[in-house]
Amino acid sequence: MMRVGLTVEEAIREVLAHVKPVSTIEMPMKDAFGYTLAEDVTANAPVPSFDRSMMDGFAIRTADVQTATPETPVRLQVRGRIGAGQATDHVLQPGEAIRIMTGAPIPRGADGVARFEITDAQNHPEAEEVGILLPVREGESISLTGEDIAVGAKVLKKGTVIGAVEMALLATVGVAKVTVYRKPIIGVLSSGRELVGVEQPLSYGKIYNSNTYMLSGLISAWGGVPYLLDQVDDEVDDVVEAIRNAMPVVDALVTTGGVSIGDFDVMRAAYHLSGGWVNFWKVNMRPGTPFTFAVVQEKPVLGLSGNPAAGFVNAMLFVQPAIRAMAGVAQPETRPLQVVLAEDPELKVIGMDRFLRATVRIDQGQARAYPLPAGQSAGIISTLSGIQAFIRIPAKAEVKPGDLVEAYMLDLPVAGEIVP
Ligand SMILES: Nc1nc2c(c(=O)[nH]1)N[C@H]1C(S)=C(S)[C@@H](COP(=O)(O)OP(=O)(O)OC[C@H]3O[C@@H](n4cnc5c(N)ncnc54)[C@H](O)[C@@H]3O)O[C@H]1N2
Ligand code: MOO
Ligand SMILES: [Mg+2]
Repeated sequence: MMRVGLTVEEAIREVLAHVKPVSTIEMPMKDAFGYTLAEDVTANAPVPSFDRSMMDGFAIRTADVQTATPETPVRLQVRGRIGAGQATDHVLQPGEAIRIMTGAPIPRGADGVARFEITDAQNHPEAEEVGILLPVREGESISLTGEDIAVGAKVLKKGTVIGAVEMALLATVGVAKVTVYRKPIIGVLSSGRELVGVEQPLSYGKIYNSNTYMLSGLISAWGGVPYLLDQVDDEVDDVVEAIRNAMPVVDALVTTGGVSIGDFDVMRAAYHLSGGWVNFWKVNMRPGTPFTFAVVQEKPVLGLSGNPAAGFVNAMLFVQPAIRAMAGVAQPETRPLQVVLAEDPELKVIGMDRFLRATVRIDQGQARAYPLPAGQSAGIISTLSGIQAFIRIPAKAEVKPGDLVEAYMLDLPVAGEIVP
């Protein structure tokens, strides 16, 4: 049975209840940026795997240098020199030092490093003797084995998105191959007789199809692979044919347009005629009220409003967590920040949650949101560029400047590939 008129939270929950992670693949770690780990990663060895010097200087026995002062340096015999990647068999005896560089393993017998600045031999690489000018604490300038990562420690959890830092961590523990979820393939189908491809000239009454490209970017940024279908007229047979052809290829389908109550709003009928069922229609929000969620051939179909900004907000709230859940992300929900509403948006009361375009900046240590005074209409696309967030003005509560509101930040990364 199709439900009508869900809250935003109910709608998100319903969508997430009908998506599941896609299959997993093994791939070289170097190619895994933007994928999600399908297994925990543990360290097979400690990091660092040896005690190492943190400074350029001399490995010493700290007991030898406790009395050192600049006036009465302690003199030590230099028994060799090691840089990072080198090692020595020499076991340090009382009265001895080894010239050592940052990253090199601490020789046996040494328990501290006197950095060059407290010695008189910095610029004398061949010196056979060094004067230590100050005492050194035990363990000084030494990074101990396992200090960063203990052997057996869980380095990364299943469900973590692999970003730059995660790639560095995987490399640090010597992981060359990872098991990840493949990126879900998300079909994009824009409908409407008015739509014209960007290569074509416009005739009167027609507009360029922009939603397809907006969604292509959003899907890539959110960890999916967009599969761009040819736009279709809002003829139910054409839409059904396009959906039927797409479903075997995609993990989920996003459509735009045709979800309101106009004579040519055929999406709900098309979902049915494609062998699916409509789970819900309409969410208590604006823009994006007529958002529709269906299941066709056991795959999720998200029907976005045709108005570009309405479709954008629908995508941000529903497509984003759906893709992340399909991509295996442990916490797929989009989490807004709390920011201070800086100015009164002066809204009519309509009994719906509003999502407003806003700039967000830090003023006097507070993140403050300034709703755009114009260009909030669902059909306006130009004001989607250059904003930092959509802020949410709840239907129920009266919100005034100074109150905290939710801000859905739009820091979209740019990444990915497009299915040709
Ligand atoms: N009598 C009522 N009319 C409308 C209502 C209502 O409650 N009662 N709701 C309005 C709201 S709110 C929205 S949002 C829209 C939703 O429309 P649809 O999702 O059915 O979308 P379409 O009718 O196909 O198109 C709406 C609008 O968007 C333009 N559009 C469509 N696709 C694209 C595209 N790919 N690229 C760029 N622009 C696109 C289309 O030309 C229309 O101008 O319904 C209201 N009506
Ligand atoms: O809600 Mo419509 O979603 O205003 O644009
Ligand atoms: Mg319509």
